[in-house]
Amino acid sequence: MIPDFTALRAIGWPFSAAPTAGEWADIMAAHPDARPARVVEQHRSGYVVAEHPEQGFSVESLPEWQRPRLTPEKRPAVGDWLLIRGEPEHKPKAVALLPRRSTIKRAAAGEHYGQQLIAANIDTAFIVCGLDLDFNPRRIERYLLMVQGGAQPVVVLTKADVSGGANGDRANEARATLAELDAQDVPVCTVNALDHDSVATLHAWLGPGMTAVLVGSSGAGKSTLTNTLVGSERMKTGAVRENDARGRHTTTHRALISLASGGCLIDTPGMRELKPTGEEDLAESGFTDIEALARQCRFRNCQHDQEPGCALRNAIAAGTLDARRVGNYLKLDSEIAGAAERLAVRQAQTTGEKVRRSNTAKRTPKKTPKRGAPKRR
Ligand SMILES: Nc1nc2c(ncn2[C@@H]2O[C@H](COP(=O)(O)OP(=O)(O)OP(=O)(O)O)[C@@H](O)[C@H]2O)c(=O)[nH]1
Ligand SMILES: [Zn+2]
Repeated sequence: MIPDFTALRAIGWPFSAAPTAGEWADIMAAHPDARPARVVEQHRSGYVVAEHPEQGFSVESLPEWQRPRLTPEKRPAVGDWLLIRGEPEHKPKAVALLPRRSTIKRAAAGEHYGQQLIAANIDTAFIVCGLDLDFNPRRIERYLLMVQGGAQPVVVLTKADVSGGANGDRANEARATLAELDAQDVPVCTVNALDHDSVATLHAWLGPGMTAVLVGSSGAGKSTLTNTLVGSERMKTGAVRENDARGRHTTTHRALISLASGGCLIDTPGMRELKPTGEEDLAESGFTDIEALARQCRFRNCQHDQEPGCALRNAIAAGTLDARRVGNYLKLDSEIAGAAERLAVRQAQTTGEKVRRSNTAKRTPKKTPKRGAPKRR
């Protein structure tokens, strides 16, 4: 069966045909009778994949994905590309997982440290924030940190219509607050999420073969944006959902939504609460300037608190650095450090466990001869 690359492209296939070189090409060549399909749902029992928009069928997982000890990152997630063999009607078999081009991860909730891969192969992460009273640059900084891992962040400020238009006072104020992002080439778009023409600026990141996610707090306008981009009432927004006992969306929907512009959106529930995993790098998330400045503090281990010669506090005093931004930087830094510590403990435990397991395996086959009574001399 020859893959239909035009159909695949509508669900985010990143090439115009089959790749001719690279890892994906090699893996595809190793499985000439298999074809690509994208994971659109992940369940305890297995995966639902698609080969074109509006489709979804179950596949048989590779046995290794079902091992309980497998770290979550090694298991497919929504957005992953699999190679499958067999007809959709007859539950095809997955034969390979294609390497990820990008990931969005978070720390899993719960007592023990764990990571959760919430989406793979995302080209763009739209960080959505309303220009109403809910506008919060600190939250944008946090989301920027969380979408590291290969996706291009784009800040989308909604409700420009309520705040006096894209050039209204609040919009200008917001842009000034986010000036650092501009300096670091993070695009900032101001839109009315209810208006088709207004959201058309986002099409630049939603062309054929492109995949985007929307992140942002509740009420920011993610569903509204999705509806306007789709051009239909695909997802029920705010008012309607309140009557829904099961929360979130009133209709079950696949995580992947194809758009007329040729690209697609991925929406998974996990996207709504992002906690650092400990692997994030603040220098790569809108704090590059602060990180550079912090290296100029007199003490290498400066806590930027009471120490003399603190470059950050000096800059705040001189009015060249926003104290609230620095506060958020320090808060996120300590959150990452906390998570990193837990991650290190976990890694040490797993390594220890592996060593113990392999030692046990080495010992068991050789039947150790019973020791006789100690020789008496
Ligand atoms: N006037 C105006 N209203 C907007 C805009 N964007 C969102 N809204 C309204 O804000 C409310 C919340 O928007 P939603 O799209 O439901 O927000 P959400 O981000 O999907 O929220 P959750 O699903 O809870 O995460 C709705 O009543 C929208 O109509 C906008 O650009 N302009
Ligand atoms: Zn300092």
